[in-house]
Amino acid sequence: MSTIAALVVAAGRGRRFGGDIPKQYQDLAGRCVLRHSLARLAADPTIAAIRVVIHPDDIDLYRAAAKGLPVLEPVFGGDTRQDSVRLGLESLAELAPDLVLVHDGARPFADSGINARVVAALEDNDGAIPAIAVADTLKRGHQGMVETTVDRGGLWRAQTPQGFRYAPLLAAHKAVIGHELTDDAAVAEHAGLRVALVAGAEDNVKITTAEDLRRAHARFSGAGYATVGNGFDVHRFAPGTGVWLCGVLIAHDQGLEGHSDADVALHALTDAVLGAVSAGDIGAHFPPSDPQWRGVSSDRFLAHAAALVAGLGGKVVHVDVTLICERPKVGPHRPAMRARVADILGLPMDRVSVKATTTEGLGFTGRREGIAAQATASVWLPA
Ligand SMILES: Nc1ccn([C@@H]2O[C@H](COP(=O)(O)OP(=O)(O)OP(=O)(O)O)[C@@H](O)[C@H]2O)c(=O)n1
Ligand SMILES: C[C@](O)(CO)[C@H](O)COP(=O)(O)O
Repeated sequence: MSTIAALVVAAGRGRRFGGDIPKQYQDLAGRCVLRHSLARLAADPTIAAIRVVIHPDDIDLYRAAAKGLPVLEPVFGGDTRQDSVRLGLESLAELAPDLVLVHDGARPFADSGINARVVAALEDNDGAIPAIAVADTLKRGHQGMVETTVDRGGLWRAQTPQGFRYAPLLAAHKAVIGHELTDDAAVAEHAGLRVALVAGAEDNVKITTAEDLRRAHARFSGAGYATVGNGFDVHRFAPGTGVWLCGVLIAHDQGLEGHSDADVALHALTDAVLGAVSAGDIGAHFPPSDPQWRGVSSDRFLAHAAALVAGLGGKVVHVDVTLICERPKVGPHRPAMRARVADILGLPMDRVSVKATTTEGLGFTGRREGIAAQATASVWLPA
């Protein structure tokens, strides 16, 4: 399976926008434009790494924008977008991803559907870009007067993220240093690479002017909507003296087997939160094959899922988890378990439900071979 890295360019000065803060750090419904862009990429489980190209003057603004999100250390850009992309691509050489999605940090509304369409088109092409067919009649003007009408047939408005096979795009960029190319498809064309067009989205706008930001704010003025996700997990018993459940260590005559701390309840809750925002599952974000997650506390997984929701401008409003096991008894530990989950999610405790049941001796739980957990998460998202 191809490794995919996202390269987000956010080193511009926003001259057409004006103002004292570059447009990618302007507030948009309580989070800056760049945070919206990064949070959407972070919620896409197919993206293995995210790197942002920033201006050195913006490092503090960037740290605030990226706080809590799973992104690599940033790199500094150049005088043009083209320079910034090339510098960003060069910084990914050690990671050497198979594919790279180059995305404008000033495009806060690209969704994982666009990413998926771009990546799918890379099966048979060197590059792929989201685009919208031109529907208006186009004019060439001069000094406020129409000079001529431009045939709009076959014309498209290019968007980002633009996807490419990493190595050919890096080589193409190195070959056009000094040119003034405004997107990466133009760079790829210079190298004779095949670039496919895939469906973009009208709302995948680039914040260029102050008016663009005003219109973007309007998207959040409407009511949001509720979503529900569900999760399920099982861990088998293993030799030990206790089990982690909902972030609480419960003394028991056995432990649970797992790559992390095997907290089956937090795993089910993590999947429920990820499911509520269609962000894949816990395995996609924390591959059990990755040694960095060996033995870690599973509260990190649930906190990561909650951070993705927050980055989308949403919030987890209620969770409910049911533990399915004969032993240990959950009841005595329920208050501590609810409090711990509430703490991880930043919720009042009355928004956290922890239940338990047996299977009357039936099945693997009845035979005390392991513990199962199922969970639901209710999430509010802005329209
Ligand atoms: N030297 C540059 C110029 C642009 N960009 C990024 O490329 C994206 C698209 O560029 P654009 O909308 O033109 O941003 P600015 O260059 O900041 O805008 P302007 O041309 O109005 O100054 C933005 O996310 C911008 O931050 C960049 O990383 N490095
Ligand atoms: C990359 C891009 O967003 C595709 O439409 C566009 O070319 C960026 O142009 P800008 O002048 O750097 O905003």
